Amino acid sequence: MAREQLSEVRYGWNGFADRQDLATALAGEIADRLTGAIAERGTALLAVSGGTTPAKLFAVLSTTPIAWDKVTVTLVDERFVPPSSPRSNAGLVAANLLQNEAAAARFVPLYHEAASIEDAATADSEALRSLPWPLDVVILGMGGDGHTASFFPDAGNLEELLDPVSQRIVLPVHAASGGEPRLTLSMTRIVAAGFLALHIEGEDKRAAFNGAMGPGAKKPIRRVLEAAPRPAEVFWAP
Ligand SMILES: O=C1O[C@H](COP(=O)(O)O)[C@@H](O)[C@H](O)[C@H]1O
Repeated sequence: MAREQLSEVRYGWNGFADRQDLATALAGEIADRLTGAIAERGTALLAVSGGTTPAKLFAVLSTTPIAWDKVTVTLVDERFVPPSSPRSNAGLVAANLLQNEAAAARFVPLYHEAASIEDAATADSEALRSLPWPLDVVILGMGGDGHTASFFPDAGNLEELLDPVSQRIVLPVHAASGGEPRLTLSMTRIVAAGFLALHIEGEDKRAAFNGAMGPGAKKPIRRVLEAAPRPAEVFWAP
């Protein structure tokens, strides 16, 4: 076995018969974690992913009774597009999560108009420094190529993004496979979360996940799960 495959990857597998059941269960878990954090420290910090997968989860979560006025929501990652773009993760969150009961939450975006993605990442790191770290809950997604957050396998600065002792909060990403430039939370901030979940749907994603956990070059999702001090929970439905 190749040397790089020797480290352990620990995670829990939560499989559901359908996507609505998954959304209900994961929303319940998120609600319990956020409510626990509010009871402990008066506030809670949640980071969610974008893309195509989380809309159903967001809809359920938005109607879940939580002290939303004590919750800060931010993004795991963002495309460098304004919220009006159909590619915007902030737009997805505004339309699907920050509705109903969850409209009372405070949202901290990653996208701001800036001369460059590097400037935007620097401004974000400053703006996010005052949040009540660590994150209580992080919900990751995953692409078929094994990327999670905006940790794309072809990102020029992948090692910097995955640096386990990075002091950075938000980093810029240039990756041809990611389309437009990206902003992403650093891996250190993600894996320090009290509860780290990976939400994936479909047989193709299950196969991609199993492939990433198997032998061969380590995909970003595997590197993140290996770096997490607490085992992540994977939520999957066909
Ligand atoms: O580009 C992104 O992709 C991943 C996965 O998205 P999906 O459409 O396959 O669900 C997502 O987790 C990430 O936040 C997003 O920026």
